[in-house]
Amino acid sequence: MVYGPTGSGKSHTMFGCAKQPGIVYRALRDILDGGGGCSTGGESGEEEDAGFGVGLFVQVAVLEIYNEEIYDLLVGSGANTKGNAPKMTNLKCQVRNCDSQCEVKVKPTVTDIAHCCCPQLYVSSEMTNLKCRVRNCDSRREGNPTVTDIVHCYGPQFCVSVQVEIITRTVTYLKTNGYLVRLEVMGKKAKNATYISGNEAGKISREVAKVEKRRTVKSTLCNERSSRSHCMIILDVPSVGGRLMLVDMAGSENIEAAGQTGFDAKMQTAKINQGNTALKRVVESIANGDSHVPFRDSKLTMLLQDSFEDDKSKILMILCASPDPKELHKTVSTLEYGAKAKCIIRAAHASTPRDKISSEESSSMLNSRIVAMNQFIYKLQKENKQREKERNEAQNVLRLKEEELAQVRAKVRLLEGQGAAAKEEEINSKVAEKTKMLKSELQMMEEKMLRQQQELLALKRRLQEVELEKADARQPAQQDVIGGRLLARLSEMSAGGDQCMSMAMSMSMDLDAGDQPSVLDVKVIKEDTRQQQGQMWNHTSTAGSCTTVLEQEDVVRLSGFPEKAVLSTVFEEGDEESEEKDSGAEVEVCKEVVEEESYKVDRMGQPLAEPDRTNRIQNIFRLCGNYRELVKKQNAEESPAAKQQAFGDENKQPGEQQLPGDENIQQANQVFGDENKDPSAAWAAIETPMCDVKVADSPVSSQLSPIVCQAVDDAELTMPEELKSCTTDGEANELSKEREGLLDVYIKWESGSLIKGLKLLPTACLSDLRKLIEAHFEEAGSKQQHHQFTFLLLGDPSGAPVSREKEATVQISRLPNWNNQTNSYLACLRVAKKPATMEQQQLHQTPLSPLESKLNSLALHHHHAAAGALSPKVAAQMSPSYIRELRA
Ligand SMILES: Nc1ncnc2c1ncn2[C@@H]1O[C@H](COP(=O)(O)OP(=O)(O)OP(=O)(O)O)[C@@H](O)[C@H]1O
Repeated sequence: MVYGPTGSGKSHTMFGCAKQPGIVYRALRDILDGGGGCSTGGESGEEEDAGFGVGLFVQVAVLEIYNEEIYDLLVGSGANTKGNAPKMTNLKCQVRNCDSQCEVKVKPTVTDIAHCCCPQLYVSSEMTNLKCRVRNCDSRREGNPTVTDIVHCYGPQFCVSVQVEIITRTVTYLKTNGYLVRLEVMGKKAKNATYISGNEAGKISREVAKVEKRRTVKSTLCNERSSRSHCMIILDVPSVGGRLMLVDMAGSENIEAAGQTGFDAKMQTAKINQGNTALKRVVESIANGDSHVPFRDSKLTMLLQDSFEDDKSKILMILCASPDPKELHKTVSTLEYGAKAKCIIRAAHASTPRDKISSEESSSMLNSRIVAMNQFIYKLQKENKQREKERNEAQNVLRLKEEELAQVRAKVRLLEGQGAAAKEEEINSKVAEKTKMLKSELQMMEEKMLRQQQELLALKRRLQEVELEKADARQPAQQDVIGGRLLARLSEMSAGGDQCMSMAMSMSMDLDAGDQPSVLDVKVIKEDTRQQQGQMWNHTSTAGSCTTVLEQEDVVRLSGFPEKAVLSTVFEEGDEESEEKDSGAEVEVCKEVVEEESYKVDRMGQPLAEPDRTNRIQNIFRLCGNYRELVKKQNAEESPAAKQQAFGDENKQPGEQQLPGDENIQQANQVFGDENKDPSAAWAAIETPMCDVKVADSPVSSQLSPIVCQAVDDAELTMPEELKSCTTDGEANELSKEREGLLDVYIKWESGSLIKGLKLLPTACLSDLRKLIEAHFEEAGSKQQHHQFTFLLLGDPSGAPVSREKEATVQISRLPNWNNQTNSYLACLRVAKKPATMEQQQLHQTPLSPLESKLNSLALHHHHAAAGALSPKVAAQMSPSYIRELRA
């Protein structure tokens, strides 16, 4: 038998080709003529038969096991067969798959064929375009199919025409060309199998070649002409009682690999594999010495049972393998199967009685078996040793690999450990460095906070001292103004928490500790107003630098701050110069940031721009301004003469206010004698050191200067003689009545100089007040055109200027109180524009004309003008005498 996967060459080995006859024909030749020649038989002519001699008489049967059914290929082949063929007996109905077998003895009728074959395939003349079902080819038959067409498309085993003609043709064909007959297995042989007999090898070979072509084949992906059945050629030599069974097995195949689709194809593959598997189990069972050998699992093994069981028989298994490397696994499987088959040791022929076997035969038989088994055992031991050796070598290699792997792992762990340690050290060093840096920053912050707290405590103590001093001075009004603001400032700082305090203090500390960390003392520099009239604000208090305008420096220590807190004022000359270049721009004031500008007027009447202060200096003013006010207040109290001289009469000529002795006071008189002069020069001139603290001048503090307040109070108490002379007793009474319920409004420049004190109705607004002030300016001098001003709403938190449009909507009651007096208000004016021409500047130099010299002549005219300019509500309630008094 030949065994192997599909396409490995089993059929080729068995039957060969024209040039290379297969085992079948070689066996026939060897048996019949002793090996004199070789031919495939079928295609050869008589010339080829010449090589075949005439020898033993043989009987040849050709069987096909297809779908686990045994068919006799000789029946209907046209060969000169003998035996029971051709018989339709046992023709199983293939249509209904029933067991009723047509009792067609010798000549089957059409009915028999129709019954046993496929009536539904009777397609009459409509067989046009029928696809070949036998060879699964695309060849189609058109028109009325012939029997050949039917056989071609449906195979000879099927009758496919329902028409009588076709059936007749089919029957005729079957009778002529033969038809397949299914055989049953009886015992260990096929029952009623036909055979061809003879002693001529060539003739028999040709018959076998014809029959071989009747095998069921099919084109698959693995083999173009794949056998779908097992083929058995049985040669019986009756003369010697021998038998040669040549088996061409169908190749085991994979359904998907073979591309088998459809139920029939899959069934074919399943049946093929079933026969191969059954044969394999039989071989294994025999090799294993099993008590039961499954011969009956397939028709193939049933027919081969004698060959396996008869100890006189010999089995030669030819393993076919494909040279294709892709089929290597199949080749290995085939070889394993062959190795298993080699282990088969057949027992003594059962049919031979043991008692009939002579002892010598038995002994030789046993010896041969022992030798065979010894050889087999030796071979197994040899293979076992070889495998054990290979296993030991593999184990050694494995052990070496494991050792290498362990070493590599150890190295990896070592590297990982070193890397981790190095990384940890690096992280620790970084953490330590960062911690150290943070600690140093924390320490600096704590020191800074401590300094700020000490500064705050010192300010509070200083405030208490100031309050006590003011209480002693019995001036509650001024005390309220100054102390209240300072107290409010400090309370605000305290209430604002650490954050606000820190912000406020940091503004000063930025200058002190930040910009001048090494300076511990306070340097107070008084401005030289005598020599630098035009730079009165250009006084500078710095620790590290001094400007040329410095006249003297007093270095004192701030009370309560033995080592800290330098409060300094820095005015930059460059800023001042640049500000002076900015002509004509209306200056806006933002009180929140204490951003203010003050216009100074020099002796030539030239308005000078206030230096633009940086924010931090302004913030210092916020902190220090009240100290400045305290100093001024104290100076005013200590120098009543100077105060009186300074504010005695604003309309007097500067030369009339001079007092001998004190140069500062003289300078102040010069300044306050002219209301257009900046009084801050006077503040600086008359101030005296307050305790051990002297703070630089501040325009903010000057706005609320207590000295100015006092001066106004004093001025209010004394009515000018000129006014008294202008009023009669009746008018005086009328005035006294009207003055009751009126509000006192004190008018002053933003720079600090007092202008006038007026009385207005509570319903009066800033526009009314403007008219009166403008009337006053007109009376003071028609050439004072530069007195364009805007009201500063100091009572408002913003302190912003009030536009002309809104003046009519702002009542004077919104103005801040004057010295905390309920019916007294302060109107602060800001110069709106500078004189544009030199002519106007010269006009400013002209001293003011005394009011009293023009009151009589202009009273009536101004009354009408002022009354007409006043708001109707105010004008209606004011008598002419009152208006005259206001003008005065
Ligand atoms: N030794 C060989 N020399 C030349 N051609 C060969 C040889 N063996 C096989 N063939 C060719 O290989 C093809 C398949 O061979 P074959 O049909 O005998 O395989 P198989 O094992 O019988 O397959 P299956 O089991 O499907 O029938 C055929 O065309 C055949 O001619």
